[in-house]
Amino acid sequence: MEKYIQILQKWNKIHSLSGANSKERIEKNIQYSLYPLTLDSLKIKDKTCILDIGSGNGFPAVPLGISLNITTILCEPNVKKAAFLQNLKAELELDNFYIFRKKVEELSLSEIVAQTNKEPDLITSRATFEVKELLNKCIHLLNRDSLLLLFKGSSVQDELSKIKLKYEIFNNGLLNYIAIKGAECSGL
Ligand SMILES: C[S@@+](CC[C@H](N)C(=O)[O-])C[C@H]1O[C@@H](n2cnc3c(N)ncnc32)[C@H](O)[C@@H]1O
Repeated sequence: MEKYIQILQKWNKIHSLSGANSKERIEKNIQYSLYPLTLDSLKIKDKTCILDIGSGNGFPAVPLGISLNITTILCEPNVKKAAFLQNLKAELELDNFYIFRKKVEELSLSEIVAQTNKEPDLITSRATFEVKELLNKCIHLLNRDSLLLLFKGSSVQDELSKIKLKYEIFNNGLLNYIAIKGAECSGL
């Protein structure tokens, strides 16, 4: 993880990748990314393949993928950010990481399986779309056994009132983690 912090700081300096540039802020983002591992009911440690939507500078999937050491798919359409993620994969020799430089709505399950031999059973996303919009964009990538885990700020209630699905919400200070089972989404 130390090497990830160094590479992120280097790229932030040269390419202004994200606002989180100080070591303290990056470490906080790593903590927030790994917090769901403490939520036993989600059984994150049993997952075998993460798909992260809008990975940007790597949160939350890079810390999660490194910690869990499972197949980790990063979906990021921005050229500069995807290049950063490719560079990270090469420098840290993250052979279990796959980067798809495209929008999630253009990513298909068949191309994921063709490249990774896996179907994602954990789909994460942080600081991307409103819950309803995200669900619409990634519904084709969910299956009955997958879990959608969204990393949200404090004002998520408004977004949640727009969806008619069962969800669980886990609070951690100013952050909220929203868990939606794939089986709940079949009627969408
Ligand atoms: C605010 S950044 C969040 C980055 C990272 N998840 C984080 O929390 O630091 C949002 C990211 O979503 C990406 N993005 C925008 N539209 C997208 C789409 N249709 N599919 C996948 N990613 C998208 C952007 O390129 C950007 O990197």
